[in-house]
Amino acid sequence: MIAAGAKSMLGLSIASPRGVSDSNSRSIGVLRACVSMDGSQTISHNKNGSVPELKAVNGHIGQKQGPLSTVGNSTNIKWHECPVEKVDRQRLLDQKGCVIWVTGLSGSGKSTLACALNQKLYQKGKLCYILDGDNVRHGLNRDLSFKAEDRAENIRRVGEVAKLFADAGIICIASLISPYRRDRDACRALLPEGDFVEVFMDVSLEVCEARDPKGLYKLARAGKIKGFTGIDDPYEPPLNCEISLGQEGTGTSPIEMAETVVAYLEHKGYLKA
Ligand SMILES: Nc1ncnc2c1ncn2[C@@H]1O[C@H](COP(=O)(O)OS(=O)(=O)O)[C@@H](OP(=O)(O)O)[C@H]1O
Ligand SMILES: Nc1ncnc2c1ncn2[C@@H]1O[C@H](COP(=O)(O)OP(=O)(O)O)[C@@H](O)[C@H]1O
Repeated sequence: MIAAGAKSMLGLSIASPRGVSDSNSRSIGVLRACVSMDGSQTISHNKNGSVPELKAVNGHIGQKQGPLSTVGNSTNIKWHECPVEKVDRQRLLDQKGCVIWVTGLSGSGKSTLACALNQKLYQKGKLCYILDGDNVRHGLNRDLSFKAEDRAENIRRVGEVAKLFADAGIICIASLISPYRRDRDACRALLPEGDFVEVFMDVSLEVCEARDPKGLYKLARAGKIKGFTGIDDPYEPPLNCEISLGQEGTGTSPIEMAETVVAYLEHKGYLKA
């Protein structure tokens, strides 16, 4: 039986099943809770294995652990562990959380690939979320410009948010120009080995400029936008990305590109828990 205190910490308010006497093991809806004599608690899987285990941390659910830390300007902070972990969420979703980081010039097809990939994975029953540079700049990053340090902060924030999505068990597709190698590498370093998949839209400036769907290259060439990537601001292509798309001889339609990424994820085991 779950102790009243633990129940309230969990936000559980589940009536005891009728006809079940107190014991060390009790069914609660679909969950099976087991509490040992010392009060430490586990909840085991259903027979079909679909329900993640509830585990106690040092015998207490939601206990704060570890020493006080200073991180950046945040002093006296403490990491708060939760017994439901990434592995449990992944089991629930039958996939592995990761970050697909799509980089390339404006007009190279980042957003189009992100959407096609999202659709393909959705059709396979996989949960994705897109963090698109343009979109994130409408809210979270609306305070940032396109000067180098603001682009760096843009990438840092999106990298941190993407890490949270991956921790949630979600396949997070981050689609940003992210022109600086150092900023992309810093995002990679936030994640466990393998969980950051860098996808380079290897499409030439000439092709991007010819597409110019928003008319931005035209404005940049006319000097009406300053510091436009590829025109008067740098773009550093990846040196060791996991996937490079867009070269001649490879499938270059958005669907073919999305299929290449899906095949990679399948091969690396990200599409099952
Ligand atoms: N100066 C300059 N340089 C490049 N791009 C510019 C600029 N000003 C506005 N835009 C528009 O902003 C979109 C890119 O935003 P990002 O957040 O992806 O850029 S960055 O990663 O911070 O470099 C980019 O969208 P995409 O075309 O989808 O890449 C442009 O529409
Ligand atoms: N694989 C592709 N082949 C041909 N055209 C494409 C492809 N992907 C995108 N496009 C077109 O290129 C333009 C820019 O695509 P978009 O996804 O908005 O690029 P980005 O997000 O990198 O700025 C759009 O008009 C889009 O229809």
